[in-house]
Amino acid sequence: MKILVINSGSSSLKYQILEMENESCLVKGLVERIGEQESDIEQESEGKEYKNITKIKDHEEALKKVMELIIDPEYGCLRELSEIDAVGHRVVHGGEEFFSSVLIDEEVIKAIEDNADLAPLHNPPNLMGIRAAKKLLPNVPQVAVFDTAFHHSMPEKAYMYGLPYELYQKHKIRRYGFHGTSHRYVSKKASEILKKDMKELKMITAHLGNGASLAAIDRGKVIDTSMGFTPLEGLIMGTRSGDIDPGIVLFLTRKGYSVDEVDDLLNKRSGVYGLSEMSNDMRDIRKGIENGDKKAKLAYDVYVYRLAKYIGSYITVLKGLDVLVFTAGVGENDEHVRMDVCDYLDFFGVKIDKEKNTLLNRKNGIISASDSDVDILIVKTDEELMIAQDTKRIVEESNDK
Ligand SMILES: Nc1ncnc2c1ncn2[C@@H]1O[C@H](COP(=O)(O)OP(=O)(O)O)[C@@H](O)[C@H]1O
Ligand SMILES: CC(=O)OP(=O)(O)O
Ligand SMILES: [Mg+2]
Repeated sequence: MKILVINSGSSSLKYQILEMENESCLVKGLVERIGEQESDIEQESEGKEYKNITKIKDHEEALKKVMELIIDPEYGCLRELSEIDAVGHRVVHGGEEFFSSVLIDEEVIKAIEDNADLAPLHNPPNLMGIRAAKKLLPNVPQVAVFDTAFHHSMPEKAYMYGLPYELYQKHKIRRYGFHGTSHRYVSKKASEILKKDMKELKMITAHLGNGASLAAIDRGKVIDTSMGFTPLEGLIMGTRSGDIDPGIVLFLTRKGYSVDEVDDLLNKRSGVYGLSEMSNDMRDIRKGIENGDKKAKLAYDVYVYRLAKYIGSYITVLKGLDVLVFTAGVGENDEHVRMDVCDYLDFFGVKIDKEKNTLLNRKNGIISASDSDVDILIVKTDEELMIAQDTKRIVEESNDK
């Protein structure tokens, strides 16, 4: 079975085709800056690389271009589009409706539309991707895989905010959590690497990409996560502030900032980028620190401190910890972040092996010291594979009915 996986962001479309016989990736690509004068297209398939800059007006045009590239005789991986058996879509916000991945029909599309209010940056482009794919591959089954679904097991006491109850009833204001597909994938993979049953483990997974979140997973079920009603809460991220005093928002609006300005400030101009006044990218921050840049050092210190503080609080709610997993861009590649976070956690018996931490950088593996009470792992996330696995399962189940 060949599955096309689509992850459409506000101005980008990432895609992969996976051959599910051996779960190999046949093609992988990215269209960026959709809607601007010049859009970038990149595709890689078995060593053949395609790169181009051209104007792509919307997601439908982007997907059309992708379909052409997939069957391109020189750069593609398929002879005909009819070889695609199913399409899996990343959908960021599933609201309270979706506990797991589903086959997309009109009702599901309507529910995703209804949740667009809750994730205005993410759900509309996800819908555009779904609509474009339905139009271009009308007879192919499509599956939605939600970022929020894995967090559905959270208890009320973790997902309710200290706000008037009627806001939950009226506007569904509560913690939802995101990156669930990644937390689900790496927690499963970690238990496989450890050869331990997930049902016996208290685990914290740290997805540290450009967006970043933690999940506290008690015997396979999420009991808390750091992103909330939106993907803005929690950790310090590349450009997002994470937790702040909500009073700051009030203060700024009273000072004359518009709602859109505050939105832009907190989502795009804060976090590591805002503090360092330099970059959202940890590689640049590292260079800055090495060159003696004080703001780069400050951004790094605030990032690591917040992360350590959250892990400490999750050890409390889990009432212990067996496994700590680092994943995504920073988690997989930045040995300093892993070292410095674990340094704060010594009291809890979290002891990293410095050499393994360096040696296993960018690889899957166990990096804790032999006398550590907690297994510390690097696990490379693969949201696309998880989406493809769900899609395969759901399409096969629906065929059996
Ligand atoms: N070699 C590296 N060392 C340190 N940080 C890295 C490295 N490579 C990537 N990163 C970090 O990972 C981030 C991207 O993470 P990723 O998980 O790909 O993000 P997203 O999926 O949210 O776009 C970059 O912004 C950068 O901070
Ligand atoms: C939900 C979310 O924050 O996703 P990303 O990290 O891809 O922006
Ligand atoms: Mg990501």
